[in-house]
Amino acid sequence: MNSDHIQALFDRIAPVYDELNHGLSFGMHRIWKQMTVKWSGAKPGDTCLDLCCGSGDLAQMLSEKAGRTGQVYGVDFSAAQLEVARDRSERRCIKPPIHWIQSDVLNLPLSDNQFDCITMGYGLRNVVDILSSLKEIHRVLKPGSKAAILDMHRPDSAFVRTFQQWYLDEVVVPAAQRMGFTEEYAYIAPSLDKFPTGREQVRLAEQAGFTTATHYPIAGGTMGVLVITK
Ligand SMILES: C/C(=C\Cc1cc(O)c2ccccc2c1O)CCC[C@H](C)CCC[C@H](C)CCCC(C)C
Ligand SMILES: C[S@@+](CC[C@H](N)C(=O)[O-])C[C@H]1O[C@@H](n2cnc3c(N)ncnc32)[C@H](O)[C@@H]1O
Repeated sequence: MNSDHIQALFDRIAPVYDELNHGLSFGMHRIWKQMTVKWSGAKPGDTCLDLCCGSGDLAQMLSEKAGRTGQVYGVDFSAAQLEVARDRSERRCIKPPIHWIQSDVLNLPLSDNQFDCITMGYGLRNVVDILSSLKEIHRVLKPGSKAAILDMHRPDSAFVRTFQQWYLDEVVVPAAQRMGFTEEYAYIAPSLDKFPTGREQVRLAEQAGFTTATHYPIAGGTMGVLVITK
């Protein structure tokens, strides 16, 4: 799938995205996102960036950490996802307001060395060029600061892998089918097969110029967080 197809896919599923994520992960996606925010090192007063922000969960969690003296930016190329993110944050009266930017994360309209911390949730697997994405994160991050990148993975354990594939085929795709989004959710499994392993992601991060890179498998290896320091 090219970038336009990915953008159109996330535009289409925007109305059901939050409900499906919550139901299919039994609410656990919020725990994995909280771990990601913690590992990004976000603290009061920080200027924070959430890439591939979608409906804005991670950006909202960052704003709780950054507080009134901090600033949070959320970037996504899907206008429909950003609309959900903007509505949700306005309804919650988040202060100061989050800056929502519609852009490709491979070409950010942001300055070099601007951010104290960066998060990305379920975005890296969907970008068309992972190394370029990591280089762009490196460019906008301040020296010494961290990015934490959460995504779904194929687990090492054959047993958990079989369970994951069963869950995708028998629970995720049928649930999406009932809402008219079969192909959109059937895309997850092949995207997992193409996604670099944690060890490969560490090597790519080093190639992008990061001084430290560690990958933490979570949820039995079905999820993982890459933590990188500029
Ligand atoms: C956070 C979730 C999904 C994000 C998501 C990512 C994508 O790339 C998509 C692409 C296309 C359409 C939709 C998405 C998308 O929603 C929700 C997680 C749902 C998972 C399928 C839940 C998997 C649960 C594990 C099998 C649980 C195993 C835990 C256990 C400890 C072994
Ligand atoms: C699976 S959603 C994740 C949303 C949110 N981070 C979350 O954790 O719920 C992936 C998001 O990445 C966005 N995305 C994918 N590739 C992108 C790119 N190259 N530039 C900007 N956004 C992108 C999609 O529009 C979509 O909203």
